[in-house]
Amino acid sequence: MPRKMHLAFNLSTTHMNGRWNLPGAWGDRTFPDVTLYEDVARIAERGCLDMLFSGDGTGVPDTWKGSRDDAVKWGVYFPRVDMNPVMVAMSRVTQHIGLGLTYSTTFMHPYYMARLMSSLDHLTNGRIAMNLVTSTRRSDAANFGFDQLMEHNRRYERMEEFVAVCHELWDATESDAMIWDQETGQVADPAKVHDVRFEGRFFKVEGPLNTPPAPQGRPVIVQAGGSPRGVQASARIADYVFGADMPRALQVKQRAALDAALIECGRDPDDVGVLWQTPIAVRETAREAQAYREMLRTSLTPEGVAVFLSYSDGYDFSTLPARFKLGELRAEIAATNATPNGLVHKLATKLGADTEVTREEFFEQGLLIATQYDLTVAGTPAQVADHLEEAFEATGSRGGFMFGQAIAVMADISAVVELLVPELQRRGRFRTEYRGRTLRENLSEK
Ligand SMILES: Cc1cc2nc3c(=O)[nH]c(=O)nc-3n(C[C@H](O)[C@H](O)[C@H](O)COP(=O)(O)O)c2cc1C
Repeated sequence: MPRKMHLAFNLSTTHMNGRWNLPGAWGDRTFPDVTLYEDVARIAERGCLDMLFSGDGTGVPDTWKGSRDDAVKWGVYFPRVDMNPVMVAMSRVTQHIGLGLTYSTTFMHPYYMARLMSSLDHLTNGRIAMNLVTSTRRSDAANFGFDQLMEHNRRYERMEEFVAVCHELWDATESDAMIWDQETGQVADPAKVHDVRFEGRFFKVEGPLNTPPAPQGRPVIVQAGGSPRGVQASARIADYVFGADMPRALQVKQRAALDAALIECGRDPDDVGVLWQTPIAVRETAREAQAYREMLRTSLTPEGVAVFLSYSDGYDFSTLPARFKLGELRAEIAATNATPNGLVHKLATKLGADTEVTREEFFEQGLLIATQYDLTVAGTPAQVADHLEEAFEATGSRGGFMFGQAIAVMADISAVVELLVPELQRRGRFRTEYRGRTLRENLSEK
């Protein structure tokens, strides 16, 4: 029997970055109409997908020209809502599918987050995952009172301590502590609710949590760091990992680095799957799929592309000289503490660090990266399934894929469930029913 894949669907930018008004996207509805999310959840569960996921960031992009106007005008990473109530709404119309939320360990407090996740785990009957991010953007930091981004590695140290606090809080109440005895009126057993007195470098927290023990015990923790320090943090704290959409050779390299880091932590690499972000355009014919993918080329205005690129890398690209070397620009960006793995890094990897480009060439290439045109896998169900099987095997057959960013959300979720999932099921690569009770159980099914 071939190893089965796990599949997630990314809802982060369905209404932003030029995608909301493509045919098959939001139609007559506008963000944040909860009925669209409910419809997506029902369809996704019909396809037995593991998880619906949403990323997050709180800042309005203002790196391009030092202004937020083009971001607001063209809807680039704007507007957003906190997706936690939306996840609850999706959980009310489904029974099995997992729901992944994103929060920043650089800005949030672990007591609040541990309590929120425990509460959501109850409301969803054990289906919640939290994607922890360190936040790479200045405007997010400014929302929380920071003049500049905390240093990159220090953010990951804080993340690791943040998770240690959450673990202590989640574990402090034993799973059978609640009694709810109708006769005596006793609610819980005090002997099973333990002290927490955490004192670390970043946090001082006295517990315990006042929530009842959550169905999953500890909600599933996901992490998506792509730098060497980010991968190390994944090995230390993540149950599951999100991997970036990047050329396969880089994914193979990241999987090897993660495996080595997991072994160093005394963990079994087989226990930690990676869901590789994979943008797809799947249609019944290859010609239709290609035409669908072509929509990406004109989905964002030039200003929208510039906002996207500047925000993502934390660098105002309106200040670029007429010609420059990609490697030099990459070094300048890394020095700002955003991430050493941003879009210019991707471009330098693709075209060579010593390559000199003009401003115009930079924005042309940037469009292909910003819209994900470059890495979007377009084809028939069989062609896309071939691609996924090859990628799955090359990266060690543990985990699977997260489809996204969606091009047009309703059209994409339907295509995944109606065209791609049946093809993967025929090949014995994907489940035909949910077996586990919780998201953690469904994700760990080998
Ligand atoms: C699939 C995926 C989803 C991500 N979602 C978010 C997100 O919602 N918010 C965010 O600030 N960063 C997000 N990131 C960025 C990562 O958390 C991380 O910062 C990035 O990969 C750079 O790696 P580094 O932090 O190790 O330098 C995501 C990355 C990937 C691959």
